[in-house]
Order: sequence, then structure tokens, then C-alpha cells
Amino acid sequence: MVINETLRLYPPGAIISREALEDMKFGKLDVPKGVNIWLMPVTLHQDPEIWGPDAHKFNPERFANGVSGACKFPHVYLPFGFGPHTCLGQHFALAELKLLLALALSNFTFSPSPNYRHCPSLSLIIEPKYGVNLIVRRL
Ligand code: HEM
Repeated sequence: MVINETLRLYPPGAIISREALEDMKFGKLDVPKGVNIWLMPVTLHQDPEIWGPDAHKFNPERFANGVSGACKFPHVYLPFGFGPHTCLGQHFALAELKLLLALALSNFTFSPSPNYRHCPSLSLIIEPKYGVNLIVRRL
């Protein structure tokens, strides 16, 4: 739940792009062949119409019943992309994250340092602009 919620608020893959291979129509929108369509998961992941009024809050419990229990339209949760080009490392990355978190949390406590500045910023991926300054104590 914590990993899902972190990837919801801060999906590292900020932009998912697809090229129209032929002239297409989405509702009233005409997309000519060759145009690149960019999807921004972070916008879809924080829409209160989809996630409810607490869409901007960190609330891992929203995933207690999976992605379909967390929002109105589960297909807009795209931390690993979608379709034939969905992330090949998705299952490996999730297993690795669970292992790392379990190992780290069973040996250390973490709290934000007074120097920490919360500033997710968009470059090639979404990343903390000023790093993540933490106070780490051995258990
Ligand atoms: C939390 C970690 C990761 C995140 C959030 C992530 C996210 C993504 C996203 C958003 C895409 C684009 C998907 C699309 O266009 O629909 C992607 C593609 C890809 N990822 Fe990851 N990824 C992660 C870890 C990994 C790891 C560990 C590997 C390899 C071991 C990996 C290998 C790939 C590959 C090969 C593609 C290109 C797939 C294609 O174009 O067919 N990723 N990833």
C-alpha cells in the first residue's frame, strides 16, 4: 500500500508518450498520423474526481482493497505505463522495493531532517530537487 501510494503521488515516469500511427479521433479530438501524444500520470494520479477529495494527501490505506478500491477508474493508475510497452521490470522493481523496505525498516528508523525541503521536480523523471535529507538511527 505504501509503495502504491508513493508511486501514485510521485510516479518517476513523468511522461508516457505514444505516436499516432494513423489518423485517429478521440471523441471530438482529431489526432493526425505522426503526432506524439503525451500522458502525464501525475495529473491523472491526483485528480480529485478520480481519487476523491484527499487526492493530494499521502494515504496508503486507500489501496487496502487494491487499485480498483482506491479510485473510480483503475486504468488511469499508470506508474508502470500501460499496453504492449508497459514496464518490463515492473514485477522485479516491486519485489526489490518490498525487500529493501523490509530490510531497512527492520534495522533503522527514519525521520525527515530539519533541512529537508519537499520539492518534487520534473526533469527526465520526477525526483526530489534538493535530495532527501533524513535522520537515520539504528534500531
Ligand atoms: C519503480 C521502478 C520503475 C518504474 C516506476 C518504472 C516505470 C516505467 C514506465 C512508466 C515505463 C514506460 C511504459 C510505457 O510507455 O507504457 C517503463 C518502461 C520500461 N521499463 Fe520500467 N520502471 C521501473 C523499473 C524498471 C526496472 C527495474 C527495469 C529493468 C530491470 C525496467 C525496465 C523497463 C523497460 C525495458 C521499459 C521499456 C518497455 C518497452 O518500451 O517495451 N523498469 N518503466
